[in-house]
Amino acid sequence: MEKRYLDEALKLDSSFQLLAMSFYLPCPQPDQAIGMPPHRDRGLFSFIINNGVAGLQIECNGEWFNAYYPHNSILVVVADQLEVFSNGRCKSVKHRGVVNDTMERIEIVMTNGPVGPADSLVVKDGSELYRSMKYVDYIESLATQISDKSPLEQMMIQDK
Ligand SMILES: O=C(O)CCC(=O)C(=O)O
Ligand SMILES: [Fe+2]
Repeated sequence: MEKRYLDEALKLDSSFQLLAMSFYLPCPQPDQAIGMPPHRDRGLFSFIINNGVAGLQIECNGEWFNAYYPHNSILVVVADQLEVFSNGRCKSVKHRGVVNDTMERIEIVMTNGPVGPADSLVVKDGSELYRSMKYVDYIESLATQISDKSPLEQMMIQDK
């Protein structure tokens, strides 16, 4: 892929961006409470910072692992639209947020979209594994979701 292909293909200077902040109160029995339930983020990448209190967990092969990243660093998480753009090469990461027994947790996520598979990868692979979709339609499909499939699964082209 050409240098700056991603910027240009995704029009990153004018694409949709979402900033979300979560605030978790301390919980004396953290194993009994859910902070943020398991999910995959909807954008391309998620850039995550926190207030120095860990609590992000990542799923790998059915097991949950703590994601330790130093305070004042930014954790970059692969989200749904990067899986689509990379035509399945990068997998959207399932993760969740847990609460802390003594300290408040603040966590800020910035995410962006939208997209379909990169043309050059579709040519290389011979087929696209995901439909292209406007981000607004993707977000609307979340709101009106009636099937058991996740929005990402709904973008997958099954017969390929
Ligand atoms: O609390 C966390 O660290 C996870 C939050 C999260 O995954 C999100 O806001 O999308
Ligand atoms: Fe998330």
